[in-house]
Amino acid sequence: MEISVGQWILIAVLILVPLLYEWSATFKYFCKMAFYNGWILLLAVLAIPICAVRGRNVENMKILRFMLLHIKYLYGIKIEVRGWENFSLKEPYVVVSNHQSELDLLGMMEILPNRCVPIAKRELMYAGTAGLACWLAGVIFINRKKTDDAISVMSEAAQTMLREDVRVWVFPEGTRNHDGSMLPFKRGAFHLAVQAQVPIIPIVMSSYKDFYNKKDRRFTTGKCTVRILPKVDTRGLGSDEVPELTESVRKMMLATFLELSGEPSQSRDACSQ
Ligand SMILES: CCCCCCCCCCCCCCCCC(=O)SCCNC(=O)CCNC(=O)[C@H](O)C(C)(C)COP(=O)(O)OP(=O)(O)OC[C@H]1O[C@@H](n2cnc3c(N)ncnc32)[C@H](O)[C@@H]1OP(=O)(O)O
Ligand SMILES: CCCCCCCC/C=C\CCCCCCCC(=O)OC[C@@H](O)COP(=O)(O)O
Repeated sequence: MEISVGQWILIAVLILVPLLYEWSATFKYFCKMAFYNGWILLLAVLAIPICAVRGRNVENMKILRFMLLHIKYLYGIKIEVRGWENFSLKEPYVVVSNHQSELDLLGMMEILPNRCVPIAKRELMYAGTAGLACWLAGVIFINRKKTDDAISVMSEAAQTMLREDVRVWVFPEGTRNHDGSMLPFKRGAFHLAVQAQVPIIPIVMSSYKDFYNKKDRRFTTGKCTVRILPKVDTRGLGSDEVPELTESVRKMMLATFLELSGEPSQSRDACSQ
C-alpha cells in the first residue's frame, strides 16, 4: 500500500503535536486554552436548543452549570469549597468575587446558587454560541464603555432581583486581573445591593499561581480553594455609604485571598498605596 503526501503530513502531525505538547510548556498552554474556549463553544451548541425550549430564563443557568461542571476534571483542577453554610439565605443577594481569568468559570460553576445570574461585559454576548447560551440563561450584559447605560442596566437589575427572586453575581474588579492581587473595586455591585437592600456575599477564589500563569504561558494541574464569606448586610444603608461599604468588603476579600494563597497579608495591596 502506498502512502500519499497528505497521509505523511498527517502522520508527522500526529507524532509531532504530542511531542511538542510534552516538551513545550508554552505550546501546552495554548493548546489547553484553545481547547477550553473551543469546548465551551461546542457545549453551548448542545445547550442552546435545550435552553431555547424555555426561552430566556434564569432557570437555564442550571443547565449551563450542569454542562460545565466536568471541565475541572478534564484539566485536573481540584476545587475545594469552604463556607457553604454562608450560602443558605433564602432571599436574593449580590455575590461579589475576585476575577483572575476565564478559568474563574470553573469555580463559579462549582458553587453557583440557584437563580443566580452573572453580570458580564457586553462583548461576551457576541462570543458566538457561548454568547447566545449566556443570553438564554439570563446573563445581564453591560456596556462598560457607557457608564450611564451600565448604571441603568444595574438599577433595573435591582428591581428584577426583588420582583423575580433573582441573585446577581458581579466581578467588582470589572476586568480580569492576572497579577495575583485584587484591583480597586468598582462600586456598581455595592450600589446594586444598597438599592435593592439585599445582602452581599463575598466569594474569594485563591490564586491560580501554582498551576496557571498567563504571562509565563504556564498551565498545569493544580488546586484552587473557593471561600464563601459570611453575608454583609446593607439594610438601612444609602448611596453615601457605598464607598465605605466597597472598601470594607474589598479589605476583607483581599485578606482572605492572601491567606488562601499563602501570601503575607500586609503586602501586595494594589489599591491602598
Ligand atoms: C454549556 C455552555 C455554556 C456556554 C456559556 C458559558 C458561560 C456561562 C455563564 C457565565 C458568564 C460569566 C461571565 C462573567 C464575565 C465577567 C465580566 O464580564 S467582568 C466585566 C463586567 N463587569 C463589571 O464591570 C462589573 C463591575 N463594574 C461596575 O460595577 C462599574 O461600576 C460599572 C457599573 C460598570 C460602571 O463602570 P465605569 O464606567 O468604569 O464607572 P465607575 O467609575 O465605576 O462609576 C462611575 C460612578 O457611578 C457610580 N455608580 C456605579 N454603579 C452605580 C449604580 N448601579 N447606581 C448608582 N451609581 C453607580 C460609581 O459609584 C461612580 O460614582 P462615584 O461618585 O465615583 O462613586
Ligand atoms: C468567569 C468568566 C468566564 C466566561 C467564560 C466564557 C467562555 C466562553 C468561551 C468562548 C468564547 C471566547 C471568548 C472568551 C471570553 C472570556 C470571558 C471573560 O473572562 O470575560 C472577561 C471579562 O470578565 C473581563 O474582561 P477583560 O478582562 O476586561 O477583557
